[in-house]
Amino acid sequence: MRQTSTAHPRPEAADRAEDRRPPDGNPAGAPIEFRRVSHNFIHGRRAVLVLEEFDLDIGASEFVSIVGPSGCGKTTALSMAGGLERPRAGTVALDGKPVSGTSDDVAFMFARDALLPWRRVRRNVELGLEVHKIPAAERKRRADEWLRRVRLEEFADSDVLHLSQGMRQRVAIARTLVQSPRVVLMDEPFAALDAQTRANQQQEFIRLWEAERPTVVFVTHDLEEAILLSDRVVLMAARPGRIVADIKIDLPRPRTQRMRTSSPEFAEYLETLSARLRDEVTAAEERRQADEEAST
Ligand SMILES: Nc1ncnc2c1ncn2[C@@H]1O[C@H](COP(=O)(O)OP(=O)(O)OP(=O)(O)O)[C@@H](O)[C@H]1O
Repeated sequence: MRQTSTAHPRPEAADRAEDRRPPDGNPAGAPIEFRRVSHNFIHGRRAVLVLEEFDLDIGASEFVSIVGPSGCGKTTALSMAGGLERPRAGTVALDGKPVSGTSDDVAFMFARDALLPWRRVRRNVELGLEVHKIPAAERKRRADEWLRRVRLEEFADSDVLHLSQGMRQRVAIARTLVQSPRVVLMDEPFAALDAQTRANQQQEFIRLWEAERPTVVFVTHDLEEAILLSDRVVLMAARPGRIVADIKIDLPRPRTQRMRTSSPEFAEYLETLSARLRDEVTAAEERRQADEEAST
């Protein structure tokens, strides 16, 4: 496997975990390891290799974004970390133990907020706690605390259909983090939002993550979003999916939207990643055309 790093050496996972212990006794994030993971899907009579020799170490409480051309296997890798998909070869481990199914330690967040329209705001936030059989009074207490943190306490008894898209996404963030997950797996969580709402949600999420510090794996097509949020951005190549660049983002925290325009380092990261991604998208398109020609 080809794995390129920047000039900044990547600290060992243990060092990163040391730096990032949560401030108020919350459960620390769990490390995730992908070891020589290969995976294919059957398309008609053909097995299509999606991941090959995919290796990735994510430290406890680290925030890692995965970017890459469409169809390179980002969601597949994320699903494996969450126990929704099993690799055909290799292992995925969470906190040193092989992932064999979904876990209470892991929460997901997707582009669609998936709020339940027949439940009020608070009852949506309580959903995961109900699944884990947390008693009603405790559920309400925790849901109200998280609604306060996402600044929606006044809307606890509102109908979710009356909320703006940004408010709905904040409810989804509260519903995810109220479970105190050790790992949050996010698949383009802000992709459905307009630019301003998206910027607000990114800011909101950075603020909450910096206080809570679960391990986050974040799939996105938006390089600026990846740089702004992450400790590291890994770039995948397509067909078969593998990591071709692993870039440590050395911007100070707390991060702010202003860094997009005011930080020369931000601009440098963006230029490096954009150029690499452009190359990978072109290569993926060329491979797709070659495959098409070969099959006709
Ligand atoms: N359940 C499935 N059955 C068959 N093929 C699948 C399945 N899930 C994904 N694939 C295929 O595997 C490849 C990788 O898909 P995946 O969704 O992981 O890529 P991605 O990088 O997340 O894509 P995008 O950026 O477009 O969301 C694609 O070619 C997709 O069509």
